[in-house]
Amino acid sequence: MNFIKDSIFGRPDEPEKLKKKIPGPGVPILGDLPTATKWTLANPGKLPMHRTLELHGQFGPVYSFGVGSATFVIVGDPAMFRQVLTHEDFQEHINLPFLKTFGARKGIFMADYERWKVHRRFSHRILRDLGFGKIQMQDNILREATHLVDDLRSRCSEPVETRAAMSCAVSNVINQLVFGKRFDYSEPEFARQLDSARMVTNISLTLVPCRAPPASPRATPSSRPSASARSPGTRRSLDFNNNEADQPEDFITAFLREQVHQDPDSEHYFTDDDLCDIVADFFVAGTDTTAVALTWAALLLAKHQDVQDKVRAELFYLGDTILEKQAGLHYTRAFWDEVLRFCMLVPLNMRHSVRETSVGGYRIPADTVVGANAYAVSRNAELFPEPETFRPARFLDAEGCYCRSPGMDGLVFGAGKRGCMGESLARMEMLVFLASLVQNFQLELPEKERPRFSEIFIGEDGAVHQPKQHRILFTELPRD
Ligand code: HEM
Repeated sequence: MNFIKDSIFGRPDEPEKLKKKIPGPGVPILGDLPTATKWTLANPGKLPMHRTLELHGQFGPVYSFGVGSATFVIVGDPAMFRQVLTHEDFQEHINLPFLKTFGARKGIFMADYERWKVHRRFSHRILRDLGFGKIQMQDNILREATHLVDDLRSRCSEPVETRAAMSCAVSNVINQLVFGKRFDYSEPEFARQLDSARMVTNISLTLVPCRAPPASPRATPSSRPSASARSPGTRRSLDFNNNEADQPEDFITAFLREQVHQDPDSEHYFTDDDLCDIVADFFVAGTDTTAVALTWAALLLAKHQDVQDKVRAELFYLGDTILEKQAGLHYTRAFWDEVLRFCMLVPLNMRHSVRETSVGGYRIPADTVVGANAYAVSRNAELFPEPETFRPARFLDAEGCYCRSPGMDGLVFGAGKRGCMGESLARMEMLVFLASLVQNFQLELPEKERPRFSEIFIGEDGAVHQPKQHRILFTELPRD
């Protein structure tokens, strides 16, 4: 057994090192707070993720620090990074006592193991039935891309805040899946929903539409117990005798169907709170991430006009056939890999040790938060020479064909059982929305923004690394 474990995860840990304390910054009792504050004051404009590189340089690939009663271990070596993502001992996301106090243990991302298992399996099945990640999803995305282009076209005369436009488009793809409808970009309720999605931490308390799920378009009076019989609110009755139950039209309806099949007298994982938290997870995990990826992409295209020309040359004449042709889009695929590596949307992937274990030869007690440092891997010069240079061609071979780098494994979407559930959808959206931008517009940085480029680019701290607020000029391309 040990032989198999060692051959997968490397040499057994050296017993002497296992006894050693993990090195790291900070002082007794106050932990890392004073050292982190000092660093922040000395490095204005830099982000905590930049500090992690300095700390790896100082303490090695594994370092540790305390904040309050919690201990954090950060792992920045590529092999150890993948070990944390894929090993059974780390198959929970961050699990801190204050999160439990706020009840943030339902849904998928933060759920306890048993609940997570049920929710992930159920959600996976329903999303697949709804066309998630499949070519049929393309229609939804293409339709939304048309709305995005119309919106940008109506504002061509002035620079546009890209992030807001991307959020509307991406969020509507999730709205279609979850609620079975899209919102007009100018609807006040939609603006409120987008604001809520940004308030990641108290998302399940504020995401209004999921506290009052909209009625299904096929809602009819029912002869059997209905969702409305057990849960108050604005919900109308749903007919659960319907033979089309195998083909849900949206996630909420599918969940409510499952809910009425549960025994009301025994504990189950299909409560209204579970529904709210799963839906919140889809919005938080699926909206900001993809919208920010597109915002970075637009910014980099505006900055690197030569790259924009090459992407446009590949995508311009493809029209709506983009997803069918994607295997042959060598430069575009290389471009996306480089955008995602360069910008590192989720710089630290926070996991949690479910039992005592070890990483890099150090003992990790049970219940330790372990951060798989994707940012450090993305800046590893052995995997990605000159890592601070934005160069899509690093993912092309001598013939100009796309070649995936093993360094990208798990880097952007995580890996293992807890890997991202939305990767295929996100990749589709990124490709289709990008194509709609370069097929219709020339993207440029307005004069006013040019001197700010490095400031915009350093970006802002948060669960998702995003560029500082900026505007881009979208000039409509002539149609021949
Ligand atoms: C560019 C876009 C996206 C990025 C960069 C991204 C990244 C990630 C990462 C790094 C994780 C943690 C994985 C791990 O721990 O190994 C994650 C988890 C997750 N993502 Fe995404 N994601 C994106 C889009 C989406 C979309 C569109 C959805 C759709 C609904 C989604 C749903 C989820 C869910 C539900 C989880 C939790 C999985 C679990 O705990 O089992 N993500 N994502």
